[in-house]
Amino acid sequence: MTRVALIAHDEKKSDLIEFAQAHESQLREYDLIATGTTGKRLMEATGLEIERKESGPLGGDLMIGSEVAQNLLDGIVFLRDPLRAQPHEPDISALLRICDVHDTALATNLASAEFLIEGLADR
Ligand SMILES: O=C(CO)COP(=O)(O)O
Repeated sequence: MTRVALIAHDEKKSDLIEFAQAHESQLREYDLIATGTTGKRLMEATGLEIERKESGPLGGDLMIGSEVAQNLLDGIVFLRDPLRAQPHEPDISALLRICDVHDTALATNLASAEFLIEGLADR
């Protein structure tokens, strides 16, 4: 089963919700995980079932990074806020790094997220 992680910083959560709504029928076919608040907001706004990890600042990025390290994930959409510093920047960097280590598909903006979701559909 295709397994996908969805994450967004606060300023980007509405973008991710719109993205998930636009691709809801495709995403419904996948195992979905998310950081805590992102997962809560997505489930409120869509009919998707999502396994919620901790909130990002409390270790959620690291929990998702752990799945990447175990090669459990097929793709990650992580809409970061490029204009604000985050208190858990080291955790965010660790997640991005481990995606590169394991060659896991990672989209950090909407344009690349569209490619990622198309790519998953074609598999
Ligand atoms: O901070 C985050 C990713 O770095 C996201 O965490 P939340 O989904 O809990 O807001």
